[in-house]
Amino acid sequence: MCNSDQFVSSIDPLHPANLIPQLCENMYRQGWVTGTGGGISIRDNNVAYVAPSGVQKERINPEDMFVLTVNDRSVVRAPGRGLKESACTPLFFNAFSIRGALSCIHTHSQNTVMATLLWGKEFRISHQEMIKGVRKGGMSDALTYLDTLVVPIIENTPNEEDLMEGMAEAMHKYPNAPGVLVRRHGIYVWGPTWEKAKAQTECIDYLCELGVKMRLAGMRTVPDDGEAVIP
Ligand SMILES: CSCCC(=O)C(=O)COP(=O)(O)O
Ligand SMILES: [Zn+2]
Repeated sequence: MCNSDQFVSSIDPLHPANLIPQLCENMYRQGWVTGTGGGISIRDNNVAYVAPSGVQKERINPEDMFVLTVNDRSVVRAPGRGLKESACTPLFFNAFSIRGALSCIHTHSQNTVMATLLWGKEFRISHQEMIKGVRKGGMSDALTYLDTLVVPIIENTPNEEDLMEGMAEAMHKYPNAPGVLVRRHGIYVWGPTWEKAKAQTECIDYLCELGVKMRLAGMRTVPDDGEAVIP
């Protein structure tokens, strides 16, 4: 075993190299990472784990993982075989550097894509219990039932990595947003742990699905000023 393979050889099921394949398989079953796109990155101190680009994310193994330094994204461990690290890597690193997140998830869920087709610059929803599963900025206090969830929507680019700047800009403009939607593409959501990133992605996906259904039924997801909320 070469030295750098120690990064991906652990019997601990919670080690990032073991967790990422398992979480990607779960996300595939949800329709979030089909057709090879999307995935999750987990940071472990000064390194981060990411999957290869363009591979079937439901079939990856610990030895397929890339390990990169957090400060300059240099590769300290690669699987070889001509693979490249996920094109989502610079976007995952936005979450690490701008928010101090330890995990970031990218999905191509149709619920999020539909939300970007029905809303303009931001997706907004209030008066829903699942809002309580989301944290301010994805990282600190949980939102309350009385808060409005606001997720910015940025325009897609032909190459995934070129989303980096737009995503960073949106994160600075919306410091309370727990994620960034990408029009006709999907969403990035992060958290202080992989568990919280996963749970928040599930809550936001649920809220996007519900919001889309409400809008298609002619209902508002946020009441106008002065309008009573249906109890
Ligand atoms: C059909 S996937 C298109 C590229 C994309 O959106 C993406 O998320 C790429 O992720 P990868 O990890 O395969 O580089
Ligand atoms: Zn993508």
